[in-house]
Amino acid sequence: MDNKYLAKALRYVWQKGKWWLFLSVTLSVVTGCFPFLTLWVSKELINEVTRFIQSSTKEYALLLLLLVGQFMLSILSSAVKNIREYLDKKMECTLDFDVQQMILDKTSSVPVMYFDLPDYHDHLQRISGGGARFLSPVRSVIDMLQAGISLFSYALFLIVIDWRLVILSLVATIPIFYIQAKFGQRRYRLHLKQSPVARAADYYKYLLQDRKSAKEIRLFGLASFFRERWAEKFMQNTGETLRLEKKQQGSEVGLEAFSAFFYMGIAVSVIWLARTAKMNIGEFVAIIQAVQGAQETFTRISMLFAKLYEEKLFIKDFYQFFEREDERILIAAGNEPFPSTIRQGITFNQVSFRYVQGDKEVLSDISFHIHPHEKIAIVGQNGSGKTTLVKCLMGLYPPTSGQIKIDGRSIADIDENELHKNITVIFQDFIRYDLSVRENIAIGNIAGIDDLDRIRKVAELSGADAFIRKLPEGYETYLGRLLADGEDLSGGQWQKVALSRALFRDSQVVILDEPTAALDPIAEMDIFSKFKLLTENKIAIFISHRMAASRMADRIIVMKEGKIVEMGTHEELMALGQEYYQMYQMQAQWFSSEREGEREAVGWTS
Ligand SMILES: Nc1ncnc2c1ncn2[C@@H]1O[C@H](COP(=O)(O)OP(=O)(O)OP(=O)(O)O)[C@@H](O)[C@H]1O
Repeated sequence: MDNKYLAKALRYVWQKGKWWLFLSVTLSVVTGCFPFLTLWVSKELINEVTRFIQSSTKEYALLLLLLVGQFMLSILSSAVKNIREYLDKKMECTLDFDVQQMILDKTSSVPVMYFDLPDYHDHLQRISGGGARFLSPVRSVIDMLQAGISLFSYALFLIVIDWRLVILSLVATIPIFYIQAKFGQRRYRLHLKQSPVARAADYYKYLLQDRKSAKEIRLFGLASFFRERWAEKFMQNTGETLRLEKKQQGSEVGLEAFSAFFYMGIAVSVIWLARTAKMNIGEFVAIIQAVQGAQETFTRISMLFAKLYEEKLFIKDFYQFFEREDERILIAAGNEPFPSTIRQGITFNQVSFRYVQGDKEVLSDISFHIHPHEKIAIVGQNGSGKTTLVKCLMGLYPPTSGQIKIDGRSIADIDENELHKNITVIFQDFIRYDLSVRENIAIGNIAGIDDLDRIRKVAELSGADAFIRKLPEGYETYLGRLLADGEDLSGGQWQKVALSRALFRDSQVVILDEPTAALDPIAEMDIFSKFKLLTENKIAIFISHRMAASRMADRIIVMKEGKIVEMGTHEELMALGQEYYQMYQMQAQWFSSEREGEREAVGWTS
């Protein structure tokens, strides 16, 4: 099963870097032969030096040749090593870019509902590691090939002397192999277990480092509170990692003693062989080196196997992230077009909705119809389900039961891009991008990023143009301070930018989910009346806690605990004297007679 993913990774690396794989394998085969050549040259060299010292002959041509050979081998071996390191780094960068791109493609296209699942975030955290982690198992396989060739050449050398030397050298490394594999598995399991804790530690660290939280951290004196939380999570993971490391190192001490014991046995056997068989000093040294080399290489292969095991699990986890499908989150991929002009309207038919991890219905049996060009206000207490209703209409969260239709066509059947092109929402937590003002408005329709005339026009309509003109570089002024020394806007100014963004999109349905909350009541009323004019030929839905604004709507929907409790015009609902009436009256009291001017401006009449 894991091998299936490893084969997939190998195919992928082959696809991305045929030359890298070819050169890497070739250089590994060459490197694999070096130990044998080095062994042979040093054996001949020692014999030649002995002969040169012991005899009176001045014949040193062969000696020089062998010295040059040894020199060339060490130069060649270091050159091959450095070339491989460079090639690996290059390939790592290529994969890094590609793998990160794959992850970004996935994270920007999964259903929004995935972001509500902690398990999704844990998985994402586990697979982050870039190209290096992806290349690593492929490297391990190639390194194993190289070690295999070296081992084969050592074994060949020893078999010629005595086959039992090969068996003895290999037996000593079997326990090492076992321990490495066992701890590789444990390390990976620990890594799986630790990712939620690591994510929590990252979150506390982020709060202590981010610009947005910097103010509150200081004002509420939260630095040590969050530092302690971060330290607790950090130390929890570090403690577990160190405990496992201690166990592994402890086991390895015992094993090394076992290997050393075997090595002693081998040394005794070689000395015995040297006494019985006729052996010169060069051969004796070469056998010792070959035994040691075979043992080291076999230990290396064991470690590579254990490493590969761990890496295979990573690769499996990586691919499973892309195959991830939560049966609770199955969004039908519709392919029908959005009506070019809405003629019948939008219908909610017995729509109920429950969040994946939630235990109660957030929307319950919602039914209503919006006519073309109608202006709808949705009001209701916090948590009554207003935003959720909008998210369902946008197709971001499919209803648990019931249907939402546009001109009789279920939104589940409409192509997602078409849907988002024709329905624009500005949510209360809209993003304040660290981009220029022009770009911040053009976000509404990125294809028109260079259409400054239209950008200016929508900014005039939303009332943003007046303050944008006063900025140091007008529409090109950079907003934010993360990437450059830009300008800061007030909350209300940001909301005007967001409103411009909605108008710039020019879709058939425009929804404002309280993006005007930071505006003063007069500015908000001004925007709503403009908004009504601007959306004359569109369906407009606005959610606002300011009851006076809802008066401008053709119809008001009152929500309570996930249900529609009242629906009608301002006058009808006031006459009803229930939920809406109470909410309206309660807010009216906030406008004291001392603020009569404001009261009049926002149109309060009880
Ligand atoms: N992603 C989510 N996962 C689980 N529950 C959620 C999620 N988002 C909202 N809820 C819950 O759904 C309920 C309705 O939330 P919603 O945001 O729709 O209310 P709202 O009427 O827009 O509130 P407000 O006026 O405060 O903006 C709340 O109880 C909230 O806790």
